[in-house]
Amino acid sequence: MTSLQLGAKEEMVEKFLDAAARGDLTLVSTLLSHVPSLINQKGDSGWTGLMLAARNGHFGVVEALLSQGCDKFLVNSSSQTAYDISKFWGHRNISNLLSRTDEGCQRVLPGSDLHQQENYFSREMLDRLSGKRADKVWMEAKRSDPGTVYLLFSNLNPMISSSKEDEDNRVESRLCRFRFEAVKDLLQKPQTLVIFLGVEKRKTPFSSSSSSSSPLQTEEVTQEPPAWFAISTDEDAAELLKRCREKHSCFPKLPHRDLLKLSEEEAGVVAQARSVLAWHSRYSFCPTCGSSTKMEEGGYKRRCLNSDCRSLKGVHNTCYPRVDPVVIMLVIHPDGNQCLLGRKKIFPTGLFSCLAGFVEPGESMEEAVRREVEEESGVKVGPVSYVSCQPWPMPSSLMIGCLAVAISTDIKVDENEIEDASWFTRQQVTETLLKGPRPALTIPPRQTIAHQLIRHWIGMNSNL
Ligand SMILES: NC(=O)c1ccc[n+]([C@@H]2O[C@H](COP(=O)([O-])OP(=O)(O)OC[C@H]3O[C@@H](n4cnc5c(N)ncnc54)[C@H](O)[C@@H]3O)[C@@H](O)[C@H]2O)c1
Ligand SMILES: [Mg+2]
Ligand SMILES: [Mg+2]
Ligand SMILES: [Mg+2]
Ligand SMILES: [Zn+2]
Repeated sequence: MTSLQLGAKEEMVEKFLDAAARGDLTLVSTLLSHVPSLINQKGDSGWTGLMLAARNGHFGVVEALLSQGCDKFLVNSSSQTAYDISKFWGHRNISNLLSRTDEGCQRVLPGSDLHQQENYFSREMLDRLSGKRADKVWMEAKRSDPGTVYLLFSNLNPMISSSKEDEDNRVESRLCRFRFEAVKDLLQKPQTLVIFLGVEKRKTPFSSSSSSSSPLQTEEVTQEPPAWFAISTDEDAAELLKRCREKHSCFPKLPHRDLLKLSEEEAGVVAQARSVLAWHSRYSFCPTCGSSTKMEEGGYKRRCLNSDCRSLKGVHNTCYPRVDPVVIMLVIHPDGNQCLLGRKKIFPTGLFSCLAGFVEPGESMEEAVRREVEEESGVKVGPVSYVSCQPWPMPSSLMIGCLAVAISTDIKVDENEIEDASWFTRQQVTETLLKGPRPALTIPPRQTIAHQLIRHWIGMNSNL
C-alpha cells in the first residue's frame, strides 16, 4: 500500500470513529456500507466505534453495530470491552444490550442474558472439524494444499515474531505461518508430529447491502477456507528459525510470559496446539500396558500397538488428549467488601492472586473450591458460583473460575502450598486495577482468569 493509500485509510477510520463517538448513525451506516471492515477497526487510542458509542451513550449506534456483526468482545488497552465501558459510565440500557445473548436462548434458558466473559486462550478462530479427523484422503489433500497454514513448534513452543507495538515498548507477538512448500521436508520425517487444528471459520456475510458482491467476494465464498496444522519436530531450534523470513523470530523461552503477547485469536490456536502436543510428548507409551503407541486421527488419538491391549476393546479415555480441571476462585469476605488473595513463593514481590487447585477424582467443582480454599488458607467457604473458564495450556488445564463467599475469616496458611494469604479491601484492589501511584499489591496480568475474576467482582458491585 502506498503512503497515500495508507493515509486515506487512516482518515476513513478516524472519520468512522468520530461519527460513532458523536452518535451520527447515518454517517456510521454510510461509511460501513462502503468499507465493511471499519466495523472492528481500532483508532490510535485503541478504541473501536462500538466502544466509543458505548462510552457516550449512543444506543442507536451500538444497536446498529451489533446487528451488523460487530465483535463486542474486543478490548481496549485497559482490557475493557464495550460492555465494561458502558457499565462504567452508567449507560445501563447499553450494558444491558451488550450483555444480551440471542432472545431465543433467553426463552429456553432464562438468565442466559448474563454477560458471557471470554478469556484469553479461549477464542476459537478455527472450526475444529472433528468429523474430518479420521478421513485420511481429505486430511492428505489438506496437508499438501498450497493454502494450508503450518505453525512450527519446538519444545512445545510456537515460532513467533515480535514487533515493538507502542511508545510504552509493549511487545506484540505473531505466530510465524508457513506454507506447504516451506515445510514439506519436515512433514516427511518420521519423528515429526503433525496435528490438524481445523479450518478457518468463515465470517458471516456482513450485511444485505453487501450482497451485490464484487468478483473478489464471490471467490472468497466459493473457496474452501484454509486448514491449519501444527508441526512439532526435534530439529534444532536454530536451524528451524532459518526458515523464517521475518526479522525478530524466536521460540519463546518463558511460555507463561511470552505466550501472553499474542492476539486473542492466535492465543486460542496456541492453547489447542500446545496442549495436544504436550499430551503426545508425555504419552508415547500406552498407559494401560506400556507398549508403544502411534498417533491417529489428525493427532487426536493414540492407538496401542500391542494387539492384545485392553485399550483396543471399547472406548478408553487413555487414547485421547487429557485435560485437567482446576478450580480458581475469588473468595469474598462475609462483609462483601474484601477478597482473599494469596501468593506462592515463586511469585514476584508484591504479587497476589486468586487461590487455585486441581479438582480431585469424584469431586464436584463446588467441593473442590471449598477444599482447596480451606487447605491453603484455613478459610471456610459457603456458596460457590461459576463465572467463566479459561483453557490454560501449561500444559493442559481448564481453569474453572468461581466466586465464593467465606463463612469464616481467620487465615492459617499452608506453607507447603502458598507463602502468604490476606484479605484485601475493595479500595485496595480498585487502586491496583486503576494503576494508582502506591498500590498495596499487584495482581496477575489481564490475560489470566485470576485478573478477570478480580475485575468481575469489582465491576459487579460498582453500583454505577
Ligand atoms: N490462569 C490463571 O489465572 C492461573 C492462576 C493460578 C493457577 N493457575 C494454574 O492452575 C494450576 C493449579 O494450581 P495449583 O498449583 O495451585 O494447584 P494445587 O493447589 O492443587 O496444588 C498443586 C499440587 O497439586 C498436586 N496435583 C494434583 N493433581 C495434579 C495434576 N493433575 N497435575 C499436577 N499436579 C497435581 C501436585 O502435587 C501439585 O504440586 C497451576 O498449574 C497453574 O498453572 C492458573
Ligand atoms: Mg492446593
Ligand atoms: Mg493451589
Ligand atoms: Mg490440590
Ligand atoms: Zn496398550
